[in-house]
Amino acid sequence: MISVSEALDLIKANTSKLASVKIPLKDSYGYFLAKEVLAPISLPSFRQSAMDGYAFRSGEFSELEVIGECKAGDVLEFELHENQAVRIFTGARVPDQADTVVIQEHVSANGGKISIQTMPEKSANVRAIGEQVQAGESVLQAGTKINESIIGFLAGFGMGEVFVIDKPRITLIVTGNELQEVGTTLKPGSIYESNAIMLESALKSRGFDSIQVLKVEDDLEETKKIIASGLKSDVLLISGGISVGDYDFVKESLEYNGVKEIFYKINQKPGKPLWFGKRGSTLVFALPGNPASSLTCFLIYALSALKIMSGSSDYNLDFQSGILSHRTVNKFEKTVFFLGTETNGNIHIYPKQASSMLISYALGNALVMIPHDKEILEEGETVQYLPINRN
Ligand SMILES: Nc1nc2c(c(=O)[nH]1)N[C@H]1C(S)=C(S)[C@@H](COP(=O)(O)OP(=O)(O)OC[C@H]3O[C@@H](n4cnc5c(N)ncnc54)[C@H](O)[C@@H]3O)O[C@H]1N2
Ligand code: MOO
Repeated sequence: MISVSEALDLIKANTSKLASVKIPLKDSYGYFLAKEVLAPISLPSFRQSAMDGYAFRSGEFSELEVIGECKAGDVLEFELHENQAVRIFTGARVPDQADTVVIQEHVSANGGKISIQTMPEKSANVRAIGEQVQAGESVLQAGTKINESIIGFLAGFGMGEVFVIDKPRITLIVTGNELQEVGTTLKPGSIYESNAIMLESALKSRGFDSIQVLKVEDDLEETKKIIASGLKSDVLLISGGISVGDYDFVKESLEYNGVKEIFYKINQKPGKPLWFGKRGSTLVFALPGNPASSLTCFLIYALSALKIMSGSSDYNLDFQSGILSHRTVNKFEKTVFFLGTETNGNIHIYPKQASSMLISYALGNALVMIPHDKEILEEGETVQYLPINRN
């Protein structure tokens, strides 16, 4: 069995960035820029008044005649002679002959004349062409994650579309005869299906919206067929049926469909029987069916691959250090992921830890990783944890 770090290394080595695509700017939140952005125009692209007031030529005396008006959106030129000014408003194009704007609070106006009480410096209150960005300037690097500020900034250039790294199309297959939809009456021997709904939410909350969910009973032929259809996606996630029981058909069906195994089984708990493989550029994660095992394998392994495919350079797990508030035992001789809470750097681990249970996942905010060779951990020891369920 391989270790956690060997599994992560194999996933990284077998995962590549997807192709670049042009998408509408309004839909680009959370994508990664595929190319450096060069400013297509200068910002501002014309001289703008920064204030409501009067535009004039610097060097004038303080008594000026107002010969016209410029509001935002107007394109007006005025022949400005000595002692003349133009009424102007914030955002309006400053007529070519004017170089300075005095704010109206510094002026007393009387009919068609103004008297400037506080003379501004030359160029005051005029936004120069390109003072934010010059046309052709490099403004954002390839690989930048698009957020709301970047969307606003790019909209300022009039860019309706943007080149990004595509996001993976994902198929999620859930296996098991015993699984019943939430909201139905539970039949004897059945359980409610929780992995699809959980993993779909985990994907969507991280911006992976292209998800097809398929369900299959424990039947070899049906499993082969549904996997064949799921392999059309960029990433196939399968829940359950990957262990060694007589009704676990996933491994055989993946092999039948020509998916090459890269690894099977990791020396960890929960999540030992994770299977990872590849056909063409499609990645396959066959996650163990136990709910805590499925979620752990998703968070530690599948998510790293999804981030790499989307163009993120920030795909390494964000482990933090915390201090154990009580003694803890790892009797498994495996890397163990325990659920707990982290408060001000102190870690409390919950008593109920099992692959089949989600209670501690639901209550916790930290996935604590205990190394395979660490049996006893004393109160006060430093442990590594992954923040979870934080937003
Ligand atoms: N003889 C052995 N048996 C098992 C081994 C082993 O090494 N030798 N490994 C155990 C470990 S560890 C795990 S983890 C599980 C993995 O089993 P599968 O991936 O084949 O999953 P299933 O058998 O289909 O289901 C396991 C468990 O989880 C429940 N389940 C499945 N899917 C869902 C779902 N969508 N929502 C909620 N619950 C689900 C299912 O009812 C089972 O209770 O194998 C061990 N066995
Ligand atoms: O590895 Mo399993 O996920 O421990 O129950």
